[in-house]
Amino acid sequence: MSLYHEAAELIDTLTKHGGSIKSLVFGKKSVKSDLKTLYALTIEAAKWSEILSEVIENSCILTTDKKLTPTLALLLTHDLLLSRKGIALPATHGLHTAIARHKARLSSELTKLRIRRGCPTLEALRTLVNQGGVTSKAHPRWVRINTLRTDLDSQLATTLAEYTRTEDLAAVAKPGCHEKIYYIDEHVPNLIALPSAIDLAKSLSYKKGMLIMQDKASCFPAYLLDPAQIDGDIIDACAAPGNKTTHLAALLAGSSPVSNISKSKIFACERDSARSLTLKKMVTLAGAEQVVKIRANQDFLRLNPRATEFANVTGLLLDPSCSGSGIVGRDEASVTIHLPNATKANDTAQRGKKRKHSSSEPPPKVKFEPDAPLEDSNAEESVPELEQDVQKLQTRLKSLSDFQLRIIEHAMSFPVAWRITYSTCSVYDEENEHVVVRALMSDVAIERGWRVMRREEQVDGLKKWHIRGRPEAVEHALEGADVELGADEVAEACMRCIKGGDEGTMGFFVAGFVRVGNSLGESDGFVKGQRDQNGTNGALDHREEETDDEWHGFSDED
Ligand SMILES: C[S@@+](CC[C@H](N)C(=O)[O-])C[C@H]1O[C@@H](n2cnc3c(N)ncnc32)[C@H](O)[C@@H]1O
Repeated sequence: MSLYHEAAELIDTLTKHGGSIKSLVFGKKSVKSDLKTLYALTIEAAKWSEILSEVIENSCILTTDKKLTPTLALLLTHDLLLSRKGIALPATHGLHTAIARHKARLSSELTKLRIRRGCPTLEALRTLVNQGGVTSKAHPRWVRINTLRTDLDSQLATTLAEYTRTEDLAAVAKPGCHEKIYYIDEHVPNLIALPSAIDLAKSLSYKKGMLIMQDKASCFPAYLLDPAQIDGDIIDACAAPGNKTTHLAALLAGSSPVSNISKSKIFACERDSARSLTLKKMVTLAGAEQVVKIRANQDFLRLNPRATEFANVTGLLLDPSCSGSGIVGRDEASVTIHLPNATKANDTAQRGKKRKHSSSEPPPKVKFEPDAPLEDSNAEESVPELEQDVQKLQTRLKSLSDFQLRIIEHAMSFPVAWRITYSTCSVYDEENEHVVVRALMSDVAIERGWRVMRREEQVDGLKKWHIRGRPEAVEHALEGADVELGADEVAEACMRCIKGGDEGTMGFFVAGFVRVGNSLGESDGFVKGQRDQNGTNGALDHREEETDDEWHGFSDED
């Protein structure tokens, strides 16, 4: 398989499921290409993808040349126009000839685009690309309506009275959009999106805790736990600053006022003292203090699952510390990838032509210089550091994922718990599908009958969510394991959100676990291990003897 086919496979995985280019490249086992070259090509093509997609669409080569897929066209155009070394294939190779015969058209479209963007030289365009200044998409501002204090209709009639509803999420995600428009989310109830330039932080509703700024992806865990349905108390294990805690409280209250929900409690644990103060403030502002019992400075791993006060804990929300690689704006090698549309002759070129005749909008004053191929020095310079970087990253991910696994295992040991959600704002398989599989294979999961919450068992809005986990990542975690797990079913049960993708979310991962013998029904052998499913181990027996709140079984050194 050629370098371009291997890179195309990676890009197709990334556009479908998200993830990190670095971990996908270096985590791949059967790669023929040199890893550093494959990484450099993929990351550079991804960075240039918005520009190159426009160039490819405007040159219409995909409508005339059926040999090229959109992904191959992106990669080959990158090397043809931007790489000092050109196409890394013999001139007679089919892919080489397929792209090289369009060189004049592609170069001309790149020049036109560069001028449209006001860049006098390719170097100037390159600087713009490296600074991330070419994007045609902004991250929407997601606002959760806090139903403990207000409701959607009241907010639409007051705070958003001058706003118009749009059915098009892309309209609110346009950079620089100041239009007073809002979009009502189709997956999570009581969630709206506004253009990012609109800041409601000064509004009275925000100051009174009626509106909470919370990314759509970050609303998935509490919604997936479905607290009103699990009939019992809940633990939010890693709670500060409290977005998911207050969301849980709102969902628990449902449509009734908070004073009516006396039956269930939410224990919110936070290990860090400064963050515990933020949590307290947020819970009070959101009007959730009656239902949320804050455990400030509390390490969740030191809670005794057998303590009397947790005897009625049926659900746990786990949102532990992670690499944060999915957070928008964080410097991580997961760039948004744009693929050219094979059927669309982009209208940008047409708009560009019209602009020439428009008296109100003069063309940008640019100095014309002939296009020369750009040196892909950026990629090459970073290569010597890459291995070290990757090693450091892998050590960090190992330590984070071990900690995340311990959080899940501890949650699985609460005696009457039967539903758990696990989430991260990470793009890495190691913290996501791998942790889920390791948790499913753990002693405590097998002994107590935990399995994944399947897609069809999830709340309606999330059943509909189309970006699911990565089957390859599940298979990778299962290699050499002495259990049978349906990789596709586990992947289908997991959900991913793609950082900077069309859905306007941060990079995020969430999965649910349920326990056999609960209201969802009996076990069907998602895990068919060799181990005795009825046995208990010493650790669990020991835990049964403990009675006080403080449990000393694990400690968290991370
Ligand atoms: C990703 S943040 C949680 C965000 C929060 N769920 C929200 O939605 O606002 C992780 C939090 O867990 C806390 N944490 C980490 N390890 C913990 C532990 N062992 N016990 C309790 N809290 C922990 C961290 O201090 C941090 O505040």
